[in-house]
Amino acid sequence: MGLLDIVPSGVITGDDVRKVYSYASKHGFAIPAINCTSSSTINAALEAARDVKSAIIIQFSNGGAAYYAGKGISNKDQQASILGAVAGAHHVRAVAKSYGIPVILHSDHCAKNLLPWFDGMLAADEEYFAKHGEPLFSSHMLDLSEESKEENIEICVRYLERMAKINCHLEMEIGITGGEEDGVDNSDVDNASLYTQPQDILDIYNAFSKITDLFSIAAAFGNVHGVYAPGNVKLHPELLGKHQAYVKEELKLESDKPVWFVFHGGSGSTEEDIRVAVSLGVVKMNVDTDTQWAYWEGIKQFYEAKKAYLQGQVGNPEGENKPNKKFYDPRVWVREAEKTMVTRVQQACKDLGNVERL
Ligand SMILES: O=C(CO)COP(=O)(O)O
Ligand SMILES: O=C[C@H](O)COP(=O)(O)O
Ligand SMILES: [Zn+2]
Ligand SMILES: [Zn+2]
Repeated sequence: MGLLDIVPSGVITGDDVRKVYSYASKHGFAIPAINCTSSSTINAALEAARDVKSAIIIQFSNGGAAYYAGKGISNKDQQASILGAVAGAHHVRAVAKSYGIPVILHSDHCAKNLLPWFDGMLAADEEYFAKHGEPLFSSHMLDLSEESKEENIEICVRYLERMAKINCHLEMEIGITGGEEDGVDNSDVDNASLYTQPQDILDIYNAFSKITDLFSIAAAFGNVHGVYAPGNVKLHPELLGKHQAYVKEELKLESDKPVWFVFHGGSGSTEEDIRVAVSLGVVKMNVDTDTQWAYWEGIKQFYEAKKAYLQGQVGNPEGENKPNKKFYDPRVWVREAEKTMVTRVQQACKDLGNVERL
């Protein structure tokens, strides 16, 4: 039995998301969530997952969504980020089924000052639900980790009540992800806030599970966005095991892994840290920086290999009147970027055990 025996291909929502995360947790694997900023990067992520025969998560950051809409559009009042997220979601919905894999459609970090972005996406979900009986997106992330725990939980609960009505999943963050996100530099936050405490997880679990089980927690265990010099990041994925045990014991639950965890800052992480995190209930791992690099690397390699064909429209080593159109056509060099991105997404799938799961 595999994923396609329990959910359909294409974008999945509600109970199907529940089934996929339960299945992943039970079978000890996780699904990569790839930050996408264009139809090209979305297609590369889908192609990669199809070819390793598993599911994928496509997500848009606030800036990524604005970029999708077009840098020429003003982002006043989050208009470009809302428009781009909706446009990207429709692109994913239009093509996902053709790849024959389950796809979770998600939006990334949303801090308090970006709540108008969240409101805009949620309005689009509600509108889509009224027509189709499901939300446009499978899930969204709220990142109120910079606020107090009480305020974080209170705002999340308010949104979760609204999201539960349309079967939309919520990912929340507690403890701070280091490095940079949405241009906010968290590289010098104090060390303790990079590691979430078991009581925080219990408080969230208690408050959220009264409303729905369609939620996941990005608990900080030293995670950092971006890739830095080796040894710079100290991950403690074993903390996730403490959280699971604490929730199980306090609430007298059957399951050893009652919580669905999300691993932020997947780029540059060791296979061993990823393996431990997944064994302790991580069902989703975000990857952005490494797939950005992979995309660029394809172009870099192409340029280096074909440099003499890329200096003018006409004239190359084969003759001064030879045309170079088939080298500078974006479909040629952007495709090279897609191919190297596909390889990196497949590496993430392998690290997470997300292969041959259909
Ligand atoms: O967590 C992420 C997006 O939310 C991705 O982090 P990286 O860029 O470190 O892979
Ligand atoms: O927050 C982390 C993600 O890598 C998003 O990055 P971004 O805001 O540069 O798109
Ligand atoms: Zn954060
Ligand atoms: Zn993140």
